[in-house]
Amino acid sequence: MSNSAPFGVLMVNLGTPEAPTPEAVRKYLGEFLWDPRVIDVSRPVWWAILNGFILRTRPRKVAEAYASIWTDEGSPLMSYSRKQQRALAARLEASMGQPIPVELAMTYGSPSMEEAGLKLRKSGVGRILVLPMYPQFSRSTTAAVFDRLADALKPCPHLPELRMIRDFHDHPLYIKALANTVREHWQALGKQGHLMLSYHGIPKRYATQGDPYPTHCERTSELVAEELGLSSTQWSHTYQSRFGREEWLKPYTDVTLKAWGKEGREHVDVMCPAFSADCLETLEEISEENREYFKESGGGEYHYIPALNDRDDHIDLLESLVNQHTQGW
Ligand SMILES: C=CC1=C(C)c2cc3[nH]c(cc4nc(cc5[nH]c(cc1n2)c(C)c5CCC(=O)O)C(CCC(=O)O)=C4C)c(C)c3C=C
Ligand SMILES: [Fe+2]
Ligand SMILES: [Fe+2]
Repeated sequence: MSNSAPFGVLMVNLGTPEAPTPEAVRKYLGEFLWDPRVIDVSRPVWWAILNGFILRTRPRKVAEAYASIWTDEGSPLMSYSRKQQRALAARLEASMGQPIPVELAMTYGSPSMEEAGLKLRKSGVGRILVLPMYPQFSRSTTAAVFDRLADALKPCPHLPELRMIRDFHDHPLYIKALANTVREHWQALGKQGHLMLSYHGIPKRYATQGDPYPTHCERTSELVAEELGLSSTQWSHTYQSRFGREEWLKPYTDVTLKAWGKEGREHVDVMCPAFSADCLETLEEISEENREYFKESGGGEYHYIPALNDRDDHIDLLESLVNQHTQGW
């Protein structure tokens, strides 16, 4: 008889550079942008563009952006992910009456799926619940987790029993945590701005080919607005973080904020529901870069509302997802 836990949890997020330097960013982007789930251009063509152009120019600029958000604890994405991992493990231990291993892996970089998987194997669990930290499904994120995990398992002579959470874009506790965050922001401010819900974009073509991401994002927005009792004029839905020249999901966040600035809008509050942890794309792109676009074009007050990070109500959601998806284990 083994006394190991009934299952382990593999929490996965995207990955982030080891340091805010051009070298570390080059290594990170090289791995991330080579994944065909993220960029599907034919390999020889993409190899030439990536190595001949992108990895020669982008890392310097992006390293500066990382340097502006780097903390004593390192990259915010990594430090928040570690906090989420510890908080979820503590919650599960309290509710299950025994330690449940929760390991963190990153799709790109470190800790790798292999490292996290090895730790779970050492803890003796034969069942693993995979928890990609992406509320909305996309081939470029969730499906990439699946691929990388399958790759990591290729050398294994035997497999653990596996379940994977595909998405939780409409989970009541997710919607509640987002709405609580907005309400707290408005209470602290003593007033309410126009709520912009800005999601990481994807190429429009991916959605046309069947990626449900925009449908999931739209549903999340509608549910948050409903939970907050907002009328259609009090909130907007946009997409940020474009990469490359092809058309991405619209409306674009930056274009929208510039137009709103020109119109002289007085107050906008931006939240990014697709990011379960604050990272470069929220702390630099939204809280710094886009704030300037809005202000410089004539806009008034601008606030960035933080991601769910390690809020208690976010951990409530993660605990509930684990309970729901480990039924019968
Ligand atoms: C074709 C390129 C990209 C797609 C598609 C894409 C989808 C996508 N990404 C996230 C979450 C994150 N992306 C982050 C950074 C980031 N994303 C891309 C490109 C694509 N993302 C790049 C090139 C970068 C790096 C920064 C840059 O060079 O501009 C991050 C932040 C990581 C960090 O270290 O803080 C996250 C998180 C989602 C959710 C998504 C599709 C749904
Ligand atoms: Fe991205
Ligand atoms: Fe960005």
